[in-house]
Amino acid sequence: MSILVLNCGSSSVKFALLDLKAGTTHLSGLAERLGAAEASVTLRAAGQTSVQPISGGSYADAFAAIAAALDKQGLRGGVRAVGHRVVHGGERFHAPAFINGEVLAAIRACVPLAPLHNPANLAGIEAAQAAFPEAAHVAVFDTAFHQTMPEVAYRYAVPETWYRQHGVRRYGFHGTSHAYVAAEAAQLLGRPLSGLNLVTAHLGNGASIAAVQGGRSIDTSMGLTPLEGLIMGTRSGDVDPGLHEFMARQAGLSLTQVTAALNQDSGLKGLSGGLGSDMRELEAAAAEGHPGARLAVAAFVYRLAKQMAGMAVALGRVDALVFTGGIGENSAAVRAAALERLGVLGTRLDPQANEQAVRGQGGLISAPGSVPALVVNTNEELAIARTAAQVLNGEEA
Ligand SMILES: Nc1ncnc2c1ncn2[C@@H]1O[C@H](COP(=O)(O)OP(=O)(O)O)[C@@H](O)[C@H]1O
Ligand SMILES: CC(=O)OP(=O)(O)O
Ligand SMILES: [Mg+2]
Repeated sequence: MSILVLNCGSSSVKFALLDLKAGTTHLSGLAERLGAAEASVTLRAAGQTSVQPISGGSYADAFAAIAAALDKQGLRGGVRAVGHRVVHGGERFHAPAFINGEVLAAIRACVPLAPLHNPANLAGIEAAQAAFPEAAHVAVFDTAFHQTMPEVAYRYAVPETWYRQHGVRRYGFHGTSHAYVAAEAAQLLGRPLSGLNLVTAHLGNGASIAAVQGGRSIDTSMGLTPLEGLIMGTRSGDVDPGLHEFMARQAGLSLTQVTAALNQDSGLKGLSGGLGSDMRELEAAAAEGHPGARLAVAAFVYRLAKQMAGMAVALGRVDALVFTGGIGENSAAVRAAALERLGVLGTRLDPQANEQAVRGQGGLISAPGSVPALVVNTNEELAIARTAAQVLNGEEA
């Protein structure tokens, strides 16, 4: 049985067709620059990569291109289920769900909470339902894993009616990844997940950390929206809530413009003076002495380490630190600089192991006898496929 996994972003669709029994990925790829004239789809199958333009450039056009690629390889008929990454499920979803009219309406109701992500997820679901009408469609929520947070962690100190009437609370995101790497870390450590207190750091374009106790999230750095917490590629992470009105008055900006700047022109991009949001490029520029790039990388690491240490308060005892995502898996320099600041948790870097832990080859990066730090390669597609399969088989996911 094959499961198609879709991760629909605001201008891209990441997809993968997995065979869970065989443990193989038949096809994976990325449709990007959707909505623009130069929209294209990159397909990877059997070790080959090809890039094709997408005429039209809408979600429906992207799905037509994906379906055509599956047809070409005789794979379309085998698609039993489609697992959709849905970023915001609010308080309603503690678990994945079969997508029906009512679930779609509930996802739509969460649009104000994730205005960048949920509309794209909905557009993707509708286009995928049209392209794969025979398949079961399952929504897997970023927020679901964090629904186990205690009230002290998820409530904001704001008027109670904001929470009761408008759902203003911390939800957390990247739950599929945090849950997956926590389980993988337990395997690597050779200890049962049920007895472990982990701090997991998912560092991609969006970035968040979680405190995972016995496989359950008890705190995380993202909040009502995926803007809170760490410094990210283009997102500010934590700022003073007084900033919005201040900048609105100072620069004559609307609230929408302030929020857009915090989402799209801040983070690494903002701190580097607009140089860019890509950690790899910033590390290269920092090595050449670019002051903005140096500041961006240093501030990213500082905020990361400070918030990871804060998770020790949630956990009481930290058994291991876990790094994942594009930056966590690939930047030995970010990991080293973060761990240097995290001696307070009893961890010490093994510099050689850290240099060796590159993508596809994670593992322990801490010195023997210290609190373990690990690199674990996340695989959100595999985790979503497994979850969709469990839902399909009527198992508790
Ligand atoms: N070798 C590397 N060194 C440093 N950063 C890297 C490296 N490879 C990828 N990255 C960074 O990973 C980030 C993207 O992470 P990824 O998890 O792929 O993103 P997304 O959240 O879009 O899935 C970018 O900042 C990129 O620069
Ligand atoms: C929720 C979130 O931040 O997702 P991403 O990292 O894919 O932007
Ligand atoms: Mg990501």
